[in-house]
Amino acid sequence: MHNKGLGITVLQEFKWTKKMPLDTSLGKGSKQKISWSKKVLIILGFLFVLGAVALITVAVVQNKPLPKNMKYGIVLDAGSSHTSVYVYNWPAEKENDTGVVQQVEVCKVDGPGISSYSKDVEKAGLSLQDCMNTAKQVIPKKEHRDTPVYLGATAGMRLLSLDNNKIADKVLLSVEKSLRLYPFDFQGCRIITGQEEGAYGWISINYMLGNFKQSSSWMPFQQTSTETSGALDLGGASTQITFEPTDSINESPENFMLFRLYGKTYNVYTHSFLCYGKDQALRLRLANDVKNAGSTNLQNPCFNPGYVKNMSAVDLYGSPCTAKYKLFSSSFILITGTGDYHQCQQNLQDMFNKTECPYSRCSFNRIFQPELSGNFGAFSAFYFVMNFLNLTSEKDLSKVKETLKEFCSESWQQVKEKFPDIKEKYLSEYCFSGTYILTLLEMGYGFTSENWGNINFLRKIKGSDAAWTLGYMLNLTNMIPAELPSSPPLSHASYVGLMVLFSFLLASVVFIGWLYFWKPRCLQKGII
Ligand SMILES: Nc1ccn([C@@H]2O[C@H](COP(=O)(O)OP(=O)(O)O)[C@@H](O)[C@H]2O)c(=O)n1
Ligand SMILES: [Ca+2]
Repeated sequence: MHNKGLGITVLQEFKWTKKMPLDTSLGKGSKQKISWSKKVLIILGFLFVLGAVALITVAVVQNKPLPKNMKYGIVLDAGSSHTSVYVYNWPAEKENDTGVVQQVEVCKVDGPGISSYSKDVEKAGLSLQDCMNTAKQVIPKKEHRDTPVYLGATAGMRLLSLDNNKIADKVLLSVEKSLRLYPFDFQGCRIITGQEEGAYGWISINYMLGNFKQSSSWMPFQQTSTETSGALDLGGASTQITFEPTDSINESPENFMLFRLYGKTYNVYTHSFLCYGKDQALRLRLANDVKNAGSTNLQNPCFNPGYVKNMSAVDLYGSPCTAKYKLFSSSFILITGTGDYHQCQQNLQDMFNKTECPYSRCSFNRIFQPELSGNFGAFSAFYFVMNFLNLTSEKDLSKVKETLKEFCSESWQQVKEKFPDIKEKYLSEYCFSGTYILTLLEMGYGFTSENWGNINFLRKIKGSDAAWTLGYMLNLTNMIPAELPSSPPLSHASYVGLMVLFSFLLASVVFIGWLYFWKPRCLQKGII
């Protein structure tokens, strides 16, 4: 035996012993044929492995992630209490996909909101500089010129422009002047409407949650779309409710916005209540209390027992929300807390006029609201207050009320000792703010213990703050296409992967077929 191939040698020996006596015709020529077939087999096997390796290499090289070309955008949220600068980025080649824009930086501007600089407008612009310098550091230099900057001012500026339009314009000019000093692509400063604020908040959270994704994978006609989530935003001067109602009753056209996003039409209800943000609501309540009591000395159930505060009349009556209540010439209002949750809630209920409604259904103050439907994301002050009270994941409304009742009844001294690191201004108002949130959601919008669990108090979604700013930028940069971009049903990686798999299958079928029909001599019965 010259053949050292183990298996074949043994089988040949077996055949030989069976076919005794020795057939001399299986001589030299036959042995050559066997070794020739073996060679072909080895060559074919080698080519097969080579082909497979080549296919895999092509697939891996072709799908190697390319160095990302990132684009950047800046949005300034000029709120009533403070301004935040948001820096977003996204891969340039994917800008029309959903869920690709990410927040890379948020910088909280020192000092109050820009509307508070009405007496010294130049300072409004100056206040933004530290955060704009931070943005300059975060964004690569080569991208500066292509980075759009938008400033949207909300309810604080809406109130200032109601009070004094000229001063509001001066404040906007001051911030514009300041933003133009930076190497970015300045796109404008403006006061956004309450309707825009609600709608952009809704777009932001649904974009971040991936709810606009039309999930299509194998078959393009099998597209299913996810339900959208409503948006609840509580600011200092206004509050917004926005959701996609199930019924299409559209009694109040000014409360509806029609969007066509990624190939689907959304008819969204939205309303912004000016003066119902938590800071203005407190002023509204106190101004009413002073009027009803006929005194500037107030016993207030919405502050912890033992809390005493002197509030200036300028502060109380200085906004268009309360200006009409100014009756007294006194320059201070004295507030003494009594810490009674039930009384506080009763007191706050008066702020929601439910008696008149010119439509089939209303939230409050004669404003149309369709039946609540689906889940809601509640952010901004809704989150801050509920998070402080440890109530963001409490799905039982009665437990929420119990916690609040307990917190309100704690003495101011106790509360201060328990939370020494929290600013007194915030801490003293948590009893009021928590009770206000509950009353607004229950009495105002009509949430009940049944659908309380549908509210998700959230601050961030996938690393980005829940705020109207992202939706504003997506809209102004035309990053949300009206129609779903036509794309092949498979991603490139899946396509190459499947091609490799099927090539293997085909090659295996051919190989097995070859083995079966043109059995190489070495594998023929009697040899193998
Ligand atoms: N850590 C924080 C930050 C803000 N806030 C409150 O959140 C609200 C934010 O309102 P905003 O400045 O966006 O005002 P709008 O212009 O949106 O009405 C204010 O009432 C702040 O006092 C809070 O309670 N805790
Ligand atoms: Ca806000």
